[in-house]
Amino acid sequence: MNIIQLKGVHQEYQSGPIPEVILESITKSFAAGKVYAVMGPSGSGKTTLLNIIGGILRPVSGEVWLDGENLVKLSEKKLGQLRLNKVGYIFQSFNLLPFLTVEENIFLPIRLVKKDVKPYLERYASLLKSLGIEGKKDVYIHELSGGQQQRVAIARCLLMQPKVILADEPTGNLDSTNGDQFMNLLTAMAREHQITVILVTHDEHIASFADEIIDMKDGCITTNSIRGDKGNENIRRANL
Ligand SMILES: Nc1ncnc2c1ncn2[C@@H]1O[C@H](COP(=O)(O)OP(=O)(O)OP(=O)(O)O)[C@@H](O)[C@H]1O
Repeated sequence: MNIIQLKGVHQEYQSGPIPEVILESITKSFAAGKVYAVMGPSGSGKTTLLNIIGGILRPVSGEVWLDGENLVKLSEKKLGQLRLNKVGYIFQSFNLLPFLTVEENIFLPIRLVKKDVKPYLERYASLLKSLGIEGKKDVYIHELSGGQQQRVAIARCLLMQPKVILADEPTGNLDSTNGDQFMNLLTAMAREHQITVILVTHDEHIASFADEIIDMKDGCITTNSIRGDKGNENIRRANL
C-alpha cells in the first residue's frame, strides 16, 4: 500500500532575478513498511524533498499525499497536527536533551503537547525492551554511548506511532558498527510497525540497507534501485 504519493512536486526559490528550480516535477510513491535511501550530490534537493514530505515546506506546485490527505491543501493548524501524529524525525545529532533521563526524553514530545502519557506506557515498555535499553530508563543521555543514544531517538520517534520516519544523515555521527546496528534496527522497526522510512545519506553502504535507493541530481530523480529478494548484492538498477 502506498502511504505517500508525490505528484508533480515542483519547488523553486527566487533569490535573484530568475527563480532557481530546486525540485523539478517529482512524481513518486512510497510504500508502507519500506525503507528508502535518498542519495545525490550536495544541493541536489534531498533535504528539500524530505521537508516537503514532512509538511515543513510547501511546494510551489504539485500534490503531496500522506495517508490519504493532500498536505498542500491543509491549513497550518491541520498540517501541524498531521506532523505531530504521523511524521517522526531522526536527526544526525538525535536532538536528545543530555541532562534529561532516557524516559524524560522519550516522553518529551507527548508532554510538550500536554497529552497524558498513560495511554503510551505499554508501548513505551515494549519499545525499550525490543530496543534493548530497558535497563537504561533512569540514566541521563550524556551518560550513554552513541549507539544507545540512537536507540533512545528511535524509541522516542516510534512511541508516537508515526506513519513515516524522515531521517537526514542519521548515521553521520556514528562509527560503522553503530551505523550498521542503527540501520538493522530501523529496517526491522519499519517492517514490524509498517512505517515508511525515508533517509538521506551520502554513504553507499548505509543506503544498501534500504529496500530502494533514490538517486537525485539537479532536483530530479535520476535512478531508482530496487533491492532484489537475495539481498544487497542483488540490486536491480532501473532507469526511470
Ligand atoms: N530557503 C531557501 N532559500 C533559497 N534556496 C534554498 C533554500 N533552501 C534550499 N535552497 C537551495 O536549494 C538547493 C537544494 O538544497 P537541499 O538542502 O535540498 O540540498 P541537499 O541535496 O540536501 O544538499 P546537502 O547534501 O548539501 O545537504 C540548494 O541549491 C540550496 O541552496
